[in-house]
Amino acid sequence: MAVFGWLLVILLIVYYFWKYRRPKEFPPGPPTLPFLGNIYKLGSQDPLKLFQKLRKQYGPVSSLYIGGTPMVLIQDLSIAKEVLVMKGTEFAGRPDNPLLDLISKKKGIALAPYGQAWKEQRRFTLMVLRNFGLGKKSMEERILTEVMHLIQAFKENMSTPFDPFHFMDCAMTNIISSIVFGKRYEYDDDALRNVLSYVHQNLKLLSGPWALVYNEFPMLRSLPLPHQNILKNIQKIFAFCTKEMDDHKATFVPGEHRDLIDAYLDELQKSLMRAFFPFLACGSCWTSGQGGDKPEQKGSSFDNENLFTIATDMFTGGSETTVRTLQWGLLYMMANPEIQERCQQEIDAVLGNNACLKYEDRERLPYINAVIHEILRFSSVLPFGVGHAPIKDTLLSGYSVPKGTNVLINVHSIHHDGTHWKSPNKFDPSNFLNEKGEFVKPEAFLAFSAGPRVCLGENLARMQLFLFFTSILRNFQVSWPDESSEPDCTPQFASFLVPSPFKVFLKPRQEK
Ligand code: HEM
Repeated sequence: MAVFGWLLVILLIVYYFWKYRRPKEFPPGPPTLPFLGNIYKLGSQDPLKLFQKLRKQYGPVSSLYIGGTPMVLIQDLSIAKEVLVMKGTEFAGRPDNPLLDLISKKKGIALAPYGQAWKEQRRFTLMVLRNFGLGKKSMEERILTEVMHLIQAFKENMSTPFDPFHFMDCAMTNIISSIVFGKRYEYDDDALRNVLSYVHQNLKLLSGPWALVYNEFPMLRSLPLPHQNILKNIQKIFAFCTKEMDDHKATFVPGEHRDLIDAYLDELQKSLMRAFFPFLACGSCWTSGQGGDKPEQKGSSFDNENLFTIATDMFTGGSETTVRTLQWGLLYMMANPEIQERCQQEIDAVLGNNACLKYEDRERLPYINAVIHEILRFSSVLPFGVGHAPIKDTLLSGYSVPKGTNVLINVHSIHHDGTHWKSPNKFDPSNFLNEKGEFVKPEAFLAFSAGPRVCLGENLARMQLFLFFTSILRNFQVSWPDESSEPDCTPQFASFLVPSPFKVFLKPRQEK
C-alpha cells in the first residue's frame, strides 16, 4: 500500500513537471517550483526590482510562472512596438484572469477578448467621447467647471497643510461621472466617499497575494479568506452604479442624450428594432460610418451587461489613472521648485492675469506640456500597462508564444531606459523639449500604450491633466510643508504606482 502511495506521489510530480514545463522555444526565465511557479520571487520583492534583475539575467524577453500560469515579460522598446503595433492585432487579446473575468464577465472594453463585440463597444464609446456635445456642455466646459470646484475646495482648506488627494480624487471621478452618469457629486458626498474607498481598497487587494490565491487555487475560492473582501467591495461598487443606471432608465427620453448611458440606451433600442425589423436598417447607423452596413448589424453586441461593464470600467479605471498622475505632479513640483517656478513664469507670460485657460493654449505653453508628459513618464502610474495575449500561437523575437499567454510590457523600464531619454532617472522636462524649447514626444513614450488597444481615454486624460495642472499652478504656490524632511517620491505598488500619502502647503499666487 505504502509503495502504491509513493508511486502516486511520484506520478503527480512527473505530471506536474510535464504539464507546467516551459513550452518549446518559450522565452527563458528562472526555475519554477511545483504549484507555486515563481510566486516565491514575486512575493519577496518589489516587482520593478525583480523585473530589472530578470532583464539583466535573461534579456529583453523573459518569462515567469505565476503559479501554473506562464507570463511573458517585454522590457525593450522595439519588441514592445512589435507587440503593440506591428503585430498589434495578433496580440490584441486579453489573458484569462479568473478574478477579473468574474468581475467583468469578459464584457465591456478594457478586459473584453479581441473580437467583433469589443470592436463595436470600443468604436461606439469613442464616438460618444468624440461627439461630446452631449447635453449642452462641451467636454472642455465640463472640465473647467470641475477645475473651479477644485480650486475653491483648495482655497477653503489652505490655511494649514492638508492632503489634497481626496479633493482631486472626487474632481477626477466627477469628470467621468458627468460623462457616464451626467452628474457630479459634492466633495463631501458620503456615497461618493464610500465608493471611492472601496475602489482604492480593491486596487490594493488586486495586486496582493489573495488575488493570486483566488486565481491559482480554485478549491480555495469559496473559503472565508481575505479575497472575499474584493468580492464584497465589488458588490458595493456595483450597487452604486446600478442605482445611477436605474435612475437613468426611469428618466430616459429617446433621442435626448444627457450622457453616455443615454446614448447607449438609444443604441440598444435601435439594435433591438433592427433585430426584429431588419428592413428598418437606417442610413445614419454609426456602425458602418456610411449607414446600413448589414453584416455589422447582425448579432449586435449592445446589451445591458456591456453597458454596465463599460460604465463601471470607466468609473473605476478612468479616474484612478488621472488622479494618481496629478498627485505625482504636485509631489514633483514640491521636490523641484525651480521647475514649478518656470511653469508659472510661462503661464504668466502667455496667459497674463485675465485670459481664461483653454485646452488649445497647450500649443503656446510648451514647457507646461513637457512637464505634464514628464510626470506621465517619470511616474508611469500603470507600470506594466494592461496584459495583452496573442489570439493565436505566435512568434515574437524568435520565441514562440502560445495563444492566450499573458504578455506584459514593462513600460516603466522603457520609460527609464538610457538609450531613449536624455535624463532617464531624473525628473527633467527637457526629455520632451528640443534645442529650440519646442515640445517633442519621443517614440519611447508609451504611457497610453499604442496600437489597436491604445488607451481609449487618452485625449480626455490629456485635456484633464492640462486644464487641472495648469490651473493649480496658476492659482497656487505649492510647497512641501515639513522643513525637517524632503518630499518622498518612492512609489508604492497597488495595481498602479502611487506615492505615499502627503500634505501640501498652498499659498495663493499673484501673477506678475
Ligand atoms: C493618465 C491617464 C491614463 C493613462 C496613463 C492610461 C493608460 C492606459 C493604458 C496603458 C491602457 C492599456 C492599453 C493596452 O492594453 O495596451 C489603457 C486602456 C484603457 N483606458 Fe486608459 N489611461 C488613462 C486614462 C483613461 C481615461 C480617463 C479613460 C476613460 C475614458 C480610460 C479608458 C481606458 C479604456 C476603456 C482602456 C481599454 C482599451 C481597450 O482595451 O481597448 N483611460 N489606458
